[in-house]
Amino acid sequence: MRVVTARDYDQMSRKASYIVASRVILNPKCVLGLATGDTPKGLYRELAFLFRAGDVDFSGVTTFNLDEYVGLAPDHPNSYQSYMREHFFRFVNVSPGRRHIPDGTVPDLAAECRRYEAAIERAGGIDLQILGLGRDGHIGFNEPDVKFETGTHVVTLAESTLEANARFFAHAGDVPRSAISMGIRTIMSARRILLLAAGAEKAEAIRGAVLGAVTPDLPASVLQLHPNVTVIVDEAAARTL
Ligand SMILES: N[C@@H]1[C@@H](O)[C@H](O)[C@@H](COP(=O)(O)O)O[C@@H]1O
Repeated sequence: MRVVTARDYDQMSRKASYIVASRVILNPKCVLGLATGDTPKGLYRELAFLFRAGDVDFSGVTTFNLDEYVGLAPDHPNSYQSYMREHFFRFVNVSPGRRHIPDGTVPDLAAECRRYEAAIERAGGIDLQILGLGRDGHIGFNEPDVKFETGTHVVTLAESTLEANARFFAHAGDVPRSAISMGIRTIMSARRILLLAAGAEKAEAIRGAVLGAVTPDLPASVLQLHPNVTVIVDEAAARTL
């Protein structure tokens, strides 16, 4: 694991954007794994900036998002489809046919999980997976107690995640209680991983992820077993390292 410290959130976002942009420059047909939440918004903003400057071209890139809520239609304002449109896709030229996000509205969710795994495999696997970090150490929606060997699956969200994500919804009770998420096996199959964390409320989880024992109790700790992980943390999140 390489740990890079940034002064603050904006610098973390810029450093991350250079890493992602360099992958796309070196391999214009690369496959990116994308994350949602507040953390990667700055990264997407910086990538849009590099795109506008003509420094990076996403026309050949394929993307797979980590997760999606069960039951939210793609045009629901809180769906990760909407998030990706609002924060990234409307600013850059990723071809609509090459954007992938699990569909949490289909009746057969297990079949959707299998379809998603197969699509990642058909695309040749993920070159660079971007990850945020839950306060409880979750990655994607892989909550504590996850089985490391699972692929894309349906997850029940932890109470702490429901509380943390309530800020995005009009009413706390509106947060869907389940989601489709890439599993730890899917994430660990990516050739490179870029984990971002900013703010004091991530410091404990970052400490566990980087220095703690590898345990399903803190899902991000599994990243210690991956051969190519870069962690970018701002000073507040790096406080306990
Ligand atoms: N499924 C997402 C995760 O992918 C994200 O990393 C986490 C942290 O979010 P934030 O970046 O807003 O702190 O929230 C959600 O649970």
